[in-house]
Order: sequence, then C-alpha cells, then structure tokens
Amino acid sequence: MDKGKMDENEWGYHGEGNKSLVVAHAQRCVVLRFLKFPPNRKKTSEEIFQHLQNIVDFGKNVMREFLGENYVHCGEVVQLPLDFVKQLCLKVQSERPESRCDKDLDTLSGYALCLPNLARLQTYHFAEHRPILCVEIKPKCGFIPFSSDVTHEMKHKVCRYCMHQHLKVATGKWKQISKYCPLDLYSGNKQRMYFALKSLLREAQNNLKIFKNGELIYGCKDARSPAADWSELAHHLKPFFFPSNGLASGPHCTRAVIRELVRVITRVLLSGSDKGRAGALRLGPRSQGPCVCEASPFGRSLRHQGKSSLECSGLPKGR
Ligand SMILES: O=P(O)(O)O[C@@H]1[C@@H](OP(=O)(O)O)[C@H](OP(=O)(O)O)[C@H](O)[C@H](OP(=O)(O)O)[C@H]1OP(=O)(O)O
Ligand SMILES: Nc1ncnc2c1ncn2[C@@H]1O[C@H](COP(=O)(O)OP(=O)(O)OP(=O)(O)O)[C@@H](O)[C@H]1O
Repeated sequence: MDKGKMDENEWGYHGEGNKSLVVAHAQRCVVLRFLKFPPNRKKTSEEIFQHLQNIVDFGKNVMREFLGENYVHCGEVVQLPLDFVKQLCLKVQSERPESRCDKDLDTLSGYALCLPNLARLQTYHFAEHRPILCVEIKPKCGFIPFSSDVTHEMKHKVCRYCMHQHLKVATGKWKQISKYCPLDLYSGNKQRMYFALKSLLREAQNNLKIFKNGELIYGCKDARSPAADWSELAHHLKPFFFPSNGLASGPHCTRAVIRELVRVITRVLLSGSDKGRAGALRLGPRSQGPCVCEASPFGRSLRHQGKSSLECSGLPKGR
C-alpha cells in the first residue's frame, strides 16, 4: 500500500464493533481497522500505536499458537496521512448504524491496522470466476463455569449468552430473544449444531453476517434495521447450491437453500481436514462444566418433534 497516495474514494465502510471501525478497499483485498473512542477520550498517538501493536502481538504470540498460522491474520500497524483519515471519517459517517455513533473513529493519530479482507479472500485458484462467499460467526463463550468461585446457582446451568439475551431485549439492544446457544454450536453433535445455525439465521443480531464478493448480503446492523430476509439470501445463494435449477423460487426453494447452507456450514465446522492445531484442540480434554445449557430451546424442540434423544454424531459423548 502506497501510504503517500491514499484516496478516501477508493475505500468504503465495511463494518464495526464496539472498539473498531473497518473500511475496505474497493479493488484490492485489504481492509483498514481503526480504533474508536467515546468523544473527549484523549489518547496520545503513542498509546494508540501501542494498543494496535498489542493486537498484532496477541495474534502472533497467542492466537497463532492455538489456532495455527493458516488461520490467523495478524496484520500490521500502518501510519496514514491525517488528511486521508479525516476525509474517510466524513465519508463513512452516514453509513454507520446509529447505535454505534456513541464512539468516534480516531482521526488524530493516523494509525490503523492493515489486514487482508477476509470477506473477499481468494483461497482456491480454480474458483477465480466464482463469487466468493464469506460466513462470519461470532459464536460467543461456549462453556458453563464449574468453579466453586461462581456462587450464583443459575450461572452453573445457563450460559452467559443465553442470560445476556434477556438483558439485551430488555434494554432494547435487540428486539427478540434468539434461540441460538453457543453450547449447541460447539457440541459437535450435528442436530444441535443444525439447530444453533438455523437459530442464528433466524435472529442474526451481531452474531452472523454473510458476504458475497465482500458485500454484506445477510446480517443486522442494529435493532432499528429491518429483519434480514431469507428469500433475498436464498436468491443470492441459489446459484451455489442449485446451479441448474434456474427457475424454481418461492418459499419451498428458500427453505431448501437455507437447509443446504446450514448443512454446508455444519460440515465445514466438523471437517477434520485441517492438520493444524485447531484440529488437535478439538480432540483435547473434555471440558468439565455441563455441556448443555438449560436455557437452550433445543431439548424442547426435540420433544416437540416427538424425539426423546439425539442421533449419534460420531463424536465422543458429551462433546
Ligand atoms: O460482554 P459481552 O459478552 O456482551 O460481549 C461484548 C460484546 O457484546 P455482545 O454480547 O457480543 O453483543 C461486544 O460486541 P459488540 O461490539 O457490541 O458487537 C464487544 O465484543 C465487547 O468487547 P470489547 O469490550 O469491545 O472488547 C464484548 O465485551 P467483553 O466480553 O469483551 O467484555
Ligand atoms: N480482516 C477483516 N476482513 C474483513 N472484515 C473484517 C476484518 N476485520 C474485521 N472485519 C469486519 O469488521 C467488523 C468489526 O470488526 P471487529 O469485530 O474486529 O470490531 P471490534 O469493535 O474490534 O470488535 P468487538 O465488537 O468485539 O469490540 C467485523 O464484524 C467484520 O465484519
């Protein structure tokens, strides 16, 4: 990247969380990740540089150790012209969800993280002519603590995500409680994973986004955004799953596409093809806490369907 010739018109808003805002280059597969702060929070340029450098070092020294280097992109800290950052900040402001505007992008230090754009990452050469699909899942914490230091009885039965759902709906962060539970997604059991992914698709909140060629085609910016639409998603995905069935449409087709999508994601999450540490971790020692969250509606849904037990997943019991 030629930092001397930065043009804000070549960059567009990509997304943001609680701590950073990300812009993507229109042509090249790179993003810039800027830190954001509440107004009046004064940070020196040196502090900002150090904060970003810590993120890079954490990726290199901790995340890579756990997940293997093929799965962690640490990025690098770059220094950008202040004029470019200020113009960019003005340019993206109108695209930011209202609920995120309590913090401002740092336009004073000129530092940002430069990373590959994972929503457009080309991993297989043979697929060059095909659209690139990216599924982003923020799965959240997938265990229930067993430590006796946790004294509230409920915290030994219900996971943090499911408890927070009630808080989030009560405070208006989201409109509806999600049926997703991280323990179901991490269970390794196909039925539970299928239920978790379908629930994520029903109520994406900030836990699921789907991109096609770097463009967000499914997701939710905040409680004020319109509900994400399955038929629109199915329209985007149909050519992937049913390339020769050009004419079929309607609710039946939508359901078939969504089913296929959930199947593919489940298969990818369960695939043992990675030889890195991620695979090794999966076979690591069993966690000691409960492996089912009492708030997950999965059990109830099985009973509703008249089934009393899970089909065998082929994985060790309790995982
Ligand atoms: O506390 P949680 O579980 O609600 O997680 C926060 C996230 O909220 P979520 O529940 O995913 O909507 C929250 O997510 P959002 O930015 O709101 O999408 C942040 O990830 C926050 O981390 P940090 O304070 O920015 O480092 C997260 O806070 P920490 O868990 O890192 O303290
Ligand atoms: N390297 C990347 N490639 C493509 N998209 C990215 C990349 N990094 C971040 N994003 C997008 O930008 C969004 C915000 O980034 P991120 O989640 O890192 O923000 P954050 O504020 O640091 O997180 P948190 O919400 O946990 O505080 C992500 O949800 C993702 O869609």
